[in-house]
Amino acid sequence: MESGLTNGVLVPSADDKSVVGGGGVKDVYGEDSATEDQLVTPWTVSVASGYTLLRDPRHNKGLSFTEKERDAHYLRGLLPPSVSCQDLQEKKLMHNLRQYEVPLQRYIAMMDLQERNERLFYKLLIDNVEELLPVVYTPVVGEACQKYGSIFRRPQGLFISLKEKYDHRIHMLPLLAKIRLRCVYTFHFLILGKILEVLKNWPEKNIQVIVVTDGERILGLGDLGCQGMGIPVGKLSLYTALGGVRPSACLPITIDVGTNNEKLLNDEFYIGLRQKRATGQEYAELLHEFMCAVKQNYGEKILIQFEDFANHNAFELLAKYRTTHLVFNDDIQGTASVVLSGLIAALKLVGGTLADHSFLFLGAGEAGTGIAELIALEISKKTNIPVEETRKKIWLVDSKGLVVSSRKESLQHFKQPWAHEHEPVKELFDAVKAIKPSVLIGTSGVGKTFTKDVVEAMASFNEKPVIFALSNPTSQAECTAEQAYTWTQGRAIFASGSPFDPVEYNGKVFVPGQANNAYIFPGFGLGLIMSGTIRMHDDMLLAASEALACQVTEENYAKGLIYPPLTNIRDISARIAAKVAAKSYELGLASRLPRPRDLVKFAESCMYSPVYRNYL
Ligand SMILES: NC(=O)C1=CN([C@@H]2O[C@H](COP(=O)(O)OP(=O)(O)OC[C@H]3O[C@@H](n4cnc5c(N)ncnc54)[C@H](OP(=O)(O)O)[C@@H]3O)[C@@H](O)[C@H]2O)C=CC1
Ligand SMILES: CC(=O)C(=O)O
Ligand SMILES: [Mg+2]
Repeated sequence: MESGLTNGVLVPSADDKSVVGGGGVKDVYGEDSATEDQLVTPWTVSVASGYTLLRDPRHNKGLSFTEKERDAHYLRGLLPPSVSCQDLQEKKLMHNLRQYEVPLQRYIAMMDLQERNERLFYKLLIDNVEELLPVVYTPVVGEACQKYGSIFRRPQGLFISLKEKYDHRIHMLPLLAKIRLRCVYTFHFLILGKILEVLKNWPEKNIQVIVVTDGERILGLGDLGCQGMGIPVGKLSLYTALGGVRPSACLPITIDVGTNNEKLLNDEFYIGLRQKRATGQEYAELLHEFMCAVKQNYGEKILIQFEDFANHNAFELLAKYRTTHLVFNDDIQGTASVVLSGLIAALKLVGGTLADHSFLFLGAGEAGTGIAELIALEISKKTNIPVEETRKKIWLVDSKGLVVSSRKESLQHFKQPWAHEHEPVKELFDAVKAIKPSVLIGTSGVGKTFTKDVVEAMASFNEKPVIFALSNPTSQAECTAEQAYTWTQGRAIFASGSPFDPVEYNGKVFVPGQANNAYIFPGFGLGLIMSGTIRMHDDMLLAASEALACQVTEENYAKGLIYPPLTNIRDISARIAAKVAAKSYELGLASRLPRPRDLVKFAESCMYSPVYRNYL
């Protein structure tokens, strides 16, 4: 029962007072549309009514359809007589969620809700962010990805596999013979595959942000192949809940090039291609076809966020596409920005400037070298010392030991700037004793690697050692909050990638911060989108770090917190968005003109509100 113009079209009422929490620039769908370039003409709108309406998650309100709406939209008898408000629905669902003892059951219940009633899903997530973030995001999303095949119900994003790749064995030869072309790999040939068609199969057209993974490095859990889809889905739900980007503008994508995970290849419930990962030219061609098709379909300003690619592809993809596309690697750049922010804030507690500190990382991959580079850049900007010099106070340990100059020849390119003069050191503990860092950062993906010896050594030469255990999910954290506080007698400034509960030590309660890129990417992305930014610049990451660090209050510091509470995340995101957009305008990279005068207010006005609309 689809309705057209004459049959129960859902149009939100003009005097809809229910819109709260920013938002309010509405289009005919009842969506916040301030970030859209063009509004859809009203007469093209056709929305379901009756039974189909109840199955349409974007518009379904369940028992909250009023008597009048039930009459107007053919819902009589399809619902029980009771009418409840959205707040009561939220109360009931939170009560139900809390009954589940198994975290994965909560995840499944949340995904079911998202597929049933999108606005209610986001209302729950926004109003209960501290309780529900660990469910839809790390740590539970990690387990969900591991079991994604078993719990798979309905697709929540696009799957693009090698099957959709342009196959030049089939297409290219006759074509080449016909037009006698020698040049094979041109842009035009590569976009003749099916990826563009696949993108067109997605029901939403006005996409503003894509989060894409190839599933090879899912959190610290390794290669989960096609089942990595939980990550783009989770990240995009945060784009909406934390950053206010409307859900219809978000597109999760998983690129399936196979998996090297034997367990999954032998799992009868595995949902991806059953083959080893494609690499080299085959991989590069698929990715190139994807990148070209995305730009062709959505235009220059589509934001593409790379997520959880393995480092041997991640750095190359970012370098290759940063000049032609609006790309952002969350693991390299978003993580760098959130950690730099935590360090800037931590200076209030530990004293000195960033340049006065020395840094040691366990893990020299995307997160480790990404953070290291942004710290070096920030110190360089603040001191006018060249970045080649500022890098010298930053040291990294990888699986083979301290990154030092004698290893330079065999190091991957992203580690080479960090290969300082030093004798080889194999173990982290020995590296800590040799370098005596004031800041220790874990980005190894390996749990329990900050042992008692390591943490005690940090406490022996620092009054307030800064210790970040960033690896996700919780099982991979380098140490727990309790260990960090106990082994340093309550002196550590601690933050972790996945959340830990507050810890009581010697009668004092310590609240660990969550150093997770979720603080940055939603506001960062909103800033890019609302300003119509066409290319990313590292100065925008620095602007985001400072915007976040500014939000930490004296009250937060008193509890040992170096990040503001997540309960205020939408306000925080609006401020991050404003600073990122301001930097973009300053650098001449913003295309939305004229520049709005008050960027914070503008950011707030762009934010999606999950409150129900009246359809009368
Ligand atoms: N909190 C947050 O916001 C974020 C957290 N992360 C987390 O960080 C972790 C790493 O991610 P990412 O940097 O992308 O991964 P990478 O695979 O790029 O890097 C991992 C690094 O850790 C090193 N390593 C692995 N095992 C050991 C070991 N036993 N001892 C010392 N070093 C080791 C690797 O060494 P080698 O190079 O020799 O193989 C590599 O340098 C993940 O758990 C991820 O979830 C990532 C992004 C954001
Ligand atoms: C948080 C994140 O992006 C990661 O662990 O990969
Ligand atoms: Mg990630």
